[in-house]
Amino acid sequence: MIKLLKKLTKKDMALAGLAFLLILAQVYLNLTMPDYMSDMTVLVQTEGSAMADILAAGGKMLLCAVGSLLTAACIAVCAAKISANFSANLRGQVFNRVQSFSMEEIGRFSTSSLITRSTNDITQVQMVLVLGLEVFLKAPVTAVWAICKIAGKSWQWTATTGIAVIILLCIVGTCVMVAMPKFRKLQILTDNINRVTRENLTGLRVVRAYNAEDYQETKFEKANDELKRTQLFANRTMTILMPGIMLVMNGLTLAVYWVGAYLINDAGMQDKLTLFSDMIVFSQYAMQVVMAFMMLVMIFVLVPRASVAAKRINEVLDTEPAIEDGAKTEAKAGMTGEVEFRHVSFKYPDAEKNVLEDITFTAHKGDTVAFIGSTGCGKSTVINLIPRFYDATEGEVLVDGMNVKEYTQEALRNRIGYVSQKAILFSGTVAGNVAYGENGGKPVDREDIIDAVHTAQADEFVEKLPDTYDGFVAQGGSNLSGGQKQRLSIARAICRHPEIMIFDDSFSALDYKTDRILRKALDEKCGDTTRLIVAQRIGTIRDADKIIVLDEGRIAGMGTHDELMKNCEVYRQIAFSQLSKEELA
Ligand SMILES: Nc1ncnc2c1ncn2[C@@H]1O[C@H](COP(=O)(O)OP(=O)(O)OP(=O)(O)O)[C@@H](O)[C@H]1O
Repeated sequence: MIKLLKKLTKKDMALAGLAFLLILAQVYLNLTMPDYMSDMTVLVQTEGSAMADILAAGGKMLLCAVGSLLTAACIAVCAAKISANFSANLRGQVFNRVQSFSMEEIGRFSTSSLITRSTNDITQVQMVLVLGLEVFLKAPVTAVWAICKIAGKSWQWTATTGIAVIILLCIVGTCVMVAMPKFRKLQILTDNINRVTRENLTGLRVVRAYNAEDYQETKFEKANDELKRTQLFANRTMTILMPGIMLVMNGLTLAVYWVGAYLINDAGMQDKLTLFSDMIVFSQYAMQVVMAFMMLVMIFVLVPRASVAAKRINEVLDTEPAIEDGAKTEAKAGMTGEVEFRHVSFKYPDAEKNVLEDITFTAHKGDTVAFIGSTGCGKSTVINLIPRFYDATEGEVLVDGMNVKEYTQEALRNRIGYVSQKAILFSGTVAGNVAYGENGGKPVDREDIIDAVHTAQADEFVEKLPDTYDGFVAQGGSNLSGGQKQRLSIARAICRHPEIMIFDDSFSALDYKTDRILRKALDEKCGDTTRLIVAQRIGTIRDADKIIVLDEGRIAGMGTHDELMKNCEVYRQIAFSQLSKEELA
């Protein structure tokens, strides 16, 4: 928590300083009120006192109360401003850090946990900050100031207040100790419910198609019930607090009057009035002391949960991305569009064995290199090493003659147009999606967008949309078909004018005719671009300059279609399973 608070900006620290001054003023005003009360008590009890004097004392007391109210409002404004700024900055930092994470860190934290950490956890810390700023500063000042004021009036009263404070601290300490582990668990369970809800919503169609509502409901109920039970336990423990505090406060008032009654009884006639007024003032001050501790207690209700939340936020902020940025932006002189794998092996984090073993190949400028093989043989993994979604465990991946690790990630990815296996679109317009991102070159214009959409064979449906290129795309492209989404994501890659294009099974949702026309258009428009294509269909890759056949993470064959038909059994099996002998002839 303290570590996070160090992230407060100078401006916020200055505001906190101002809030502290205002708190001093407020405490002064609060603690001055009992003095006027004492004056009034003495005046009322003294024969012959003037009404004007009583009214004057009452008026001053009223002014103090109004002043206290105004300073409290100003303090609340400062606290709200500081906490809102702080949480906005923190959210920004967490977002930026998550952006820099590689797939490894994202997998380690899990998406749902990262969402809870950047929203719910930050809100917990913000809540403590907004109250804590006031209370953490105000409570000790009030307590110390009030104790100084009452000290020396009567040791019996001081001892009574001291005992009340000790009882209060014992109650608070016990509650916090019992509830703390539950608060820790609460955050994990919030992650869990987030995950179940997310999974249910993203897989809603499958859930409905398989009549799995009951199964999902049971899963949700289990997560929900566990969260409820933990919350109930933690909150029940904390509910003991308030009655406990009220008991101590009221008990203290009674005790002060009780002790006062003995003191007044034993005093001489002359001292009785002074003692009586002291007793009233003392009970007010004692109340301020207990109130100060009570404010601290209220914070203690929030602190355990917030400190767990702060720890989780720090975990994200302290995690260094496994992928370190290189320094170079320029490739080797004269080289462009070349991709080379040198004896590359790869193991996923936490996996037991390598997914890729000794992969070596080169794709030259303008080449079409295709990867084929059974599902799970490592095709996507190979191409994910090029934009550095992961780093090779052994061997080297080179782009334009230089190890991908040497480039800045921005420079490396500027060279690449990547089309993922699952078409990802963002809410906005067609044009916005096609012109997505930056490529380090000149900004994309309307012509580029139209060109790319035409090449990707997406014009056929885009131009029929009511707003054509400004047509609306829903979140995740949910208002488009699978094939339309794929074509728009291909258009997005084309629009970048990259040196290297990577298609991760990106033609699978296209019909054979569109697939063929699209590849032809790519040949014409992007002839100079190196194309790496992962495909399941022989038809898609048959004309490739080089086909790499993968089998259980190893290269089982490499060559053109004809060469592989002659000398690669794995390829032949795939080919015969898809096409007839006549088609292959
Ligand atoms: N993030 C991951 N963590 C651990 N293992 C993974 C991860 N992603 C993939 N794998 C494993 O790596 C292997 C290769 O996966 P990959 O996605 O590269 O296969 P693929 O050939 O592209 O399959 P498909 O054709 O079905 O898309 C699989 O056995 C898979 O279980």
